[in-house]
Amino acid sequence: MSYSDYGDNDPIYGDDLADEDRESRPRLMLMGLRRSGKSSIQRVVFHKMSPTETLFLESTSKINKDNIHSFIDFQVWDFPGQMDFFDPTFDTEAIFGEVGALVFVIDSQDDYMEALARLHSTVVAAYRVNPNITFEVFIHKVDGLSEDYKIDTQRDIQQTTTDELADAGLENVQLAFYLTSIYDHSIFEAFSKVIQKLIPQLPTLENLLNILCANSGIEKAFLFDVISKIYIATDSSPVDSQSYEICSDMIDVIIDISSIYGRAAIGAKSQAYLEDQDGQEEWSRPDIDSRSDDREASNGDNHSQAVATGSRAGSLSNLPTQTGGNHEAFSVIKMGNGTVLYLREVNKYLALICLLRAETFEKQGLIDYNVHCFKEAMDQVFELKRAERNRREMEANQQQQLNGMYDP
Ligand SMILES: Nc1nc2c(ncn2[C@@H]2O[C@H](COP(=O)(O)OP(=O)(O)OP(=O)(O)O)[C@@H](O)[C@H]2O)c(=O)[nH]1
Repeated sequence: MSYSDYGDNDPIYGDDLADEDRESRPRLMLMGLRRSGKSSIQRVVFHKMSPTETLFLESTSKINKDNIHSFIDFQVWDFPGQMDFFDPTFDTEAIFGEVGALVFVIDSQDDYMEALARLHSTVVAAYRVNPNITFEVFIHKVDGLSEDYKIDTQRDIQQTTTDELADAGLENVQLAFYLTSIYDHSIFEAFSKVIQKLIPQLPTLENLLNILCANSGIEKAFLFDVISKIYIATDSSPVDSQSYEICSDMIDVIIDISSIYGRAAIGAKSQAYLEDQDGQEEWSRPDIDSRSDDREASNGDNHSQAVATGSRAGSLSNLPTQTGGNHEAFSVIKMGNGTVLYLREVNKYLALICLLRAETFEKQGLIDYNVHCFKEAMDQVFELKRAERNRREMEANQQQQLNGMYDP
């Protein structure tokens, strides 16, 4: 299942606005030397390919454009490794002119000197055309490296790149560096940070999450894009990878349960208890309480589709919207260490996942109410965006009419 399977019916912008969005959607480019792992990253993050399947990917021979229909619509362009910017047929103006983010992938298991030279020439060429691009460097395939070696490699790559750019008079170019691998959560976490920079409403979303956490005793809250497991915003307390990983795993658990038990399970309250014994995490008693109001309508096509296309194909998203759009799916997981994971669907793309103490969760009514207010505030943020678009459209139409007036 690809992102494109989300369909075009955008719950936030509405159909028209979603279409309009698509024309101006941000572009994200994946560049780097051959076999550095660009296509693998794109397939694993956006198409749910399992990492081992990427071993059989063929080399990319032309630019592969992937339209991602999600909370924000954007395009991912996967470039062939052998692309030559100095080739006269390579139109740098057209390619870099509208880019939001440029992700440069470096294979850390290989000798990376050639990759650094290519990174330098790419940044110089792209920055000259479009100084607003954000440059993101993925030091990739770190699964094969020891912890010490990872840190040393990152330091070396970072130092060499910034020194060379400074020598070229480009000391103001901002580059962010990430250690990534498709074999763990690091690639999703890195992509989350890249995508967040493309979301204009990010400060507002962060602020809303801060208010929610402060008023509900929540320790950490993530707003997840359900299918990609990219988090598009979090509150401003520091993100530790473990919190991200456990929240991201919760999405898998809920989707897998929904594939087994069908829509009733996902439209309803589900509870599971995670026992942590001898350092071993183990799922026990996944007790699905199927008391959803839309249970009657819940045994339809979606379930069979989810089962037919594999467990990963199920999503929180399209289920409740099919039954009146009440977006009420939620789930609670209590862990042996006294932490509670609380998931609530925000709309067909997004889910809010919070980490909190079991004592705090005793006031579940308060938390439910605050989350409800949070969802309403989110709707308002995007309603404002829609109003602003309408206003701009109306002004443009008026201007067009004025331009067409007869001037004697
Ligand atoms: N160990 C490890 N291998 C990876 C990782 N990511 C990708 N690979 C492997 O790297 C190889 C090349 O990956 P591709 O995605 O085809 O590389 P590419 O950059 O798209 O290559 P071109 O299309 O030739 O430009 C594949 O065998 C992948 O399985 C990773 O995180 N860790």
